[in-house]
Amino acid sequence: MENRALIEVQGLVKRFGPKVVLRGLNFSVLPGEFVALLGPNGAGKTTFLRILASLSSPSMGVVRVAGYLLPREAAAVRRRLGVVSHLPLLYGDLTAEENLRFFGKMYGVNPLEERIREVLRQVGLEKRAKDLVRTFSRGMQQRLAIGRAILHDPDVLLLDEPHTGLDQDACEMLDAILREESSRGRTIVMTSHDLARVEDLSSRFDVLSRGIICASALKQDIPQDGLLAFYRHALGNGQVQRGVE
Ligand SMILES: Nc1ncnc2c1ncn2[C@@H]1O[C@H](COP(=O)(O)OP(=O)(O)OP(=O)(O)O)[C@@H](O)[C@H]1O
Repeated sequence: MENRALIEVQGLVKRFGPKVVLRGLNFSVLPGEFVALLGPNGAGKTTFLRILASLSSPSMGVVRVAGYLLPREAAAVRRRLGVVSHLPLLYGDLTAEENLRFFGKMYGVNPLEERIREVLRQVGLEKRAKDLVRTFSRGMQQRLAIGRAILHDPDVLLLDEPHTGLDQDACEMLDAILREESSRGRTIVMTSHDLARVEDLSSRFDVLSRGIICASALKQDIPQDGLLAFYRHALGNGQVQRGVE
């Protein structure tokens, strides 16, 4: 039971009208893995993550998160997931702690005030707890978005290009939080365009191309600084995503 996959996807197809974006994709994540989901622009990474997050429905295939079937058991899945996109999606006119309180009540977090303090400390915002979120820098907002995503202690954290639009310092702070979450055993799936960054952070690298996961490797199976070569080989046609190289 313990080593059962937290995410299991078989034969996932996603169509938008006549356009087929995912073509029978298979994917499985074990508890504690930190998977970097790579792929060229438009490959379908966001589409795939949205399906895992129960924000979009599969056209075909089996998708299970934490043992629950999507889309049928979406409410149960949402309780076991934390989701962060490149947009923080916070309330600017609420303070940091008010934002967390709002989401914590929605998820029935208990004891809530203690957990809010703990999370604010973890994301380095305890001194800004009572400040309005609209006064925060982009990096601080993104850290609070991660705080919101982990508030209810989810089994799985899904992140869609969380570093987008952040400066170097903000990226490094975000990485420190992700590293800590991962070392605590949180299962993480993150899309990224930044190979150098995920090479350091992740324990596994999956490449989505032509509608399927066309390559997957554990960190220990990739030589040091070898991720770009693995990625290019996975794409197999010299196609390399924007921002890489
Ligand atoms: N709601 C939609 N309706 C129609 N087409 C869509 C919709 N959402 C996504 N697509 C198409 O699906 C394809 C995959 O898009 P998606 O955003 O998932 O790719 P991505 O790998 O996340 O790209 P990027 O790396 O640029 O963010 C694109 O061709 C996109 O135009």
